[in-house]
Amino acid sequence: MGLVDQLVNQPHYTLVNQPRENDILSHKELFDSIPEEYLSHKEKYENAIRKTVLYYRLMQKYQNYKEGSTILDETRANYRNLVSFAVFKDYPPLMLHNGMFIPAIAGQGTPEQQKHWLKRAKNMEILGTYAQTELGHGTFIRGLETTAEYDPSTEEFVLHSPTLTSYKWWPGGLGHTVNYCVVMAQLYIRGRHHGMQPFLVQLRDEATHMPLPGVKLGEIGAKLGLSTVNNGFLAFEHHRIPRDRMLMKNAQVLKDGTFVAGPSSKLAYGTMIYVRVIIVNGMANLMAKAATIAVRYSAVRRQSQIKPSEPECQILDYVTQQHKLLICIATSLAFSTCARWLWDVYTGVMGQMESGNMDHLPELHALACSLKVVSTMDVSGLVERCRLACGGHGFMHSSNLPYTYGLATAACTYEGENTVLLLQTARSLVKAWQKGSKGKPLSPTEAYLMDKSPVPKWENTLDGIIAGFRRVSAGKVQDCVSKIDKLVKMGTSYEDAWNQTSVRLVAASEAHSRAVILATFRSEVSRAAAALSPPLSRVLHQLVHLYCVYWALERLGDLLLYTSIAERDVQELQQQYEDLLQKIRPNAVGLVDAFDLRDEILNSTLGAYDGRVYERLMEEALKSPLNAEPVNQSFHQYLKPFMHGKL
Ligand SMILES: CCCCC/C=C\C/C=C\C/C=C\CC/C=C/C(=O)SCCNC(=O)CCNC(=O)[C@H](O)C(C)(C)COP(=O)(O)OP(=O)(O)OC[C@H]1O[C@@H](n2cnc3c(N)ncnc32)[C@H](O)[C@@H]1OP(=O)(O)O
Ligand SMILES: Cc1cc2nc3c(=O)[nH]c(=O)nc-3n(C[C@H](O)[C@H](O)[C@H](O)COP(=O)(O)OP(=O)(O)OC[C@H]3O[C@@H](n4cnc5c(N)ncnc54)[C@H](O)[C@@H]3O)c2cc1C
Repeated sequence: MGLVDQLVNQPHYTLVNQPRENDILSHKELFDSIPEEYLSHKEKYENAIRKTVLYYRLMQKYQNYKEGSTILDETRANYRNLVSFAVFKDYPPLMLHNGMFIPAIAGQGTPEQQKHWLKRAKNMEILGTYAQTELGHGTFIRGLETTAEYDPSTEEFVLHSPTLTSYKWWPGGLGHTVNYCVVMAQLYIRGRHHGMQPFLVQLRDEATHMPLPGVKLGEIGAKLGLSTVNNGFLAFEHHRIPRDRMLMKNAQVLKDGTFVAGPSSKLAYGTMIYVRVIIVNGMANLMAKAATIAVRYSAVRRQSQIKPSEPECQILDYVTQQHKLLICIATSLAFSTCARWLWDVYTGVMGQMESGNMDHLPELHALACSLKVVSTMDVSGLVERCRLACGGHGFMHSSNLPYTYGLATAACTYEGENTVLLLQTARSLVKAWQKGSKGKPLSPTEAYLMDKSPVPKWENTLDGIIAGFRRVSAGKVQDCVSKIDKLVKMGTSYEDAWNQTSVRLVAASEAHSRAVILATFRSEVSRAAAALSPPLSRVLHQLVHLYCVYWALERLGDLLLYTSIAERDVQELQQQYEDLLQKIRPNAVGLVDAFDLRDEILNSTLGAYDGRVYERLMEEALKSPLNAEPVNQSFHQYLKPFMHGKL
């Protein structure tokens, strides 16, 4: 639940950490007796499976899904996301089961296929993942090598991995956990290629869990984070599956091998749009978690003096610390607000597509790409900032900031590597510019590109800043189009001209994203604030103001290039920013309390509600197996003989 929703729904802050009866988090067996950092790679996985089974059984009990509730609603269930933070510092091995396997069946399966497979998947009778990326390709989907050759004589598809680089590589849970998966493979019928299609493939025997004949499976090894997700590899050796295992909502293969194309080949990519939309909300949750930990710690930690005559102050009283952290609160709110807005756009477009209207899919794709990129890029950077703002204790795993960083930074790569997705949005912006230049109407989020009015006098207001970001984006897009046109006129191919302009295209795409985020954040908070008490409305507007001024100062170069902002405006903006830090400081702890993240979910020695930081750090330190004995055996085995010159 976003901060705005909490504030709207709870006129006063809930007493955080209030035990809620019948709550999954009251089951202590969900939690680790010793910190998982002290387990082996294999033990971590096995312990994660133990917790996964318990977690899902309890989740089913407490989150009994109303029959007919959509898969998408369930997967978005915020509570599950948040509680999973409590149980799994890193993501669970079944994250992809709910996150992609079920949505892929829901989005790509026929009604009959959904009826059969979703029931089994939702009841956890089968466990699945989504296998698209290969050892040799992740971004360039058209270059994926896994093949599915249709055999009309047996009405089967023959799945095959022709090369080492064609091995599926990365899918979560694939190594040892799941027994099914949705495999994206290049479809061939009688030697003719019919593009990338989704296939529901059984990988392991349901009774013995042994890999089926023709299926090679394993895990890909230790990673920066997500150590319990069991990312794996998969190869097929001419593995046969029945015809009805191709998910045929969009395209079909008839018994005789006739291929019936769907309304668009890109519908097969639909699961990726869905996950990108969900990731924005996931980033808001991660940001809320890190901000809560760092702000609370900054209220407890006293270090140095502002005045020599006074006692050591809370580090949150240093304006530099406020500069580091208050933007994190605003960022979580900005992305949870945009996530809700993007979800409404997504469900709207999905509804239109159900009735055959594909008109708004390109805009949705561009929005999903750009918001996934900016939310993951900003949050991974700000989570790292939260860690650094906590000094040495932020470097401890027990602070839970390093894990949180691992979760955030992974999302910069998965579900579409960030640079590649910004280029996708740039593709949409350039097309919109070319379309608008011919007088054709543009989509609502891109219409500002055609604002040909003279650059107005700069105003240090929210309207002025948002208008400024739109000017920057439109100006950058226009510059990209001009550069590409100029290169093409000089005889460069369009593709080479695009590549030579790609650094600017990425910057234009980010500028567009920021313009969309600022405008959406401001309008959504203004709408929600109407239902709030004046004090709450004031603090929310202060956060929106802080967010807009912060990014104006961060992107001054662009504003100086494309708007009429002058030096005195910049001085005034800087002063506005510092005034806002001072205004928000008294509410900083109250604001992170309003995220209402319980201690079990924060999983942090630094962020616990009671503020007993030092006692918790010591409690966690004593759990280290090394502290079980005063002298470790290595002294006698190695150090002592070494120090006596005998080794
Ligand atoms: C804490 C945060 C997490 C919270 C999570 C909570 C819940 C979620 C649960 C699970 C998720 C969590 C973890 C996920 C684990 C990771 C999974 C994965 O990574 S799955 C694999 C993801 N892989 C990718 O995203 C690949 C990226 N590459 C691409 O998308 C395409 O290859 C690319 C880059 C678009 C290029 O493809 P190409 O065929 O070359 O396309 P073109 O550029 O030529 O464009 C062709 C036209 O198609 C349009 N297009 C492209 N993609 C899409 C799409 N997805 N939908 C609709 N349309 C699309 C494109 O706009 C072009 O249109 P025009 O020709 O311009 O009209
Ligand atoms: C933690 C994690 C979990 C994952 N889970 C899954 C999963 O469950 N299922 C699944 O199928 N996949 C999964 N993936 C794989 C993920 O989708 C890919 O890693 C991602 O799509 C990027 O592809 P790649 O790794 O091949 O990188 P590449 O595409 O090779 O990118 C490498 C570099 O090349 C650049 N580059 C590539 N193409 C272009 C271009 N056209 N223009 C400009 N620059 C370009 C990129 O910007 C990047 O800098 C996961 C990845 C991670 C890290």
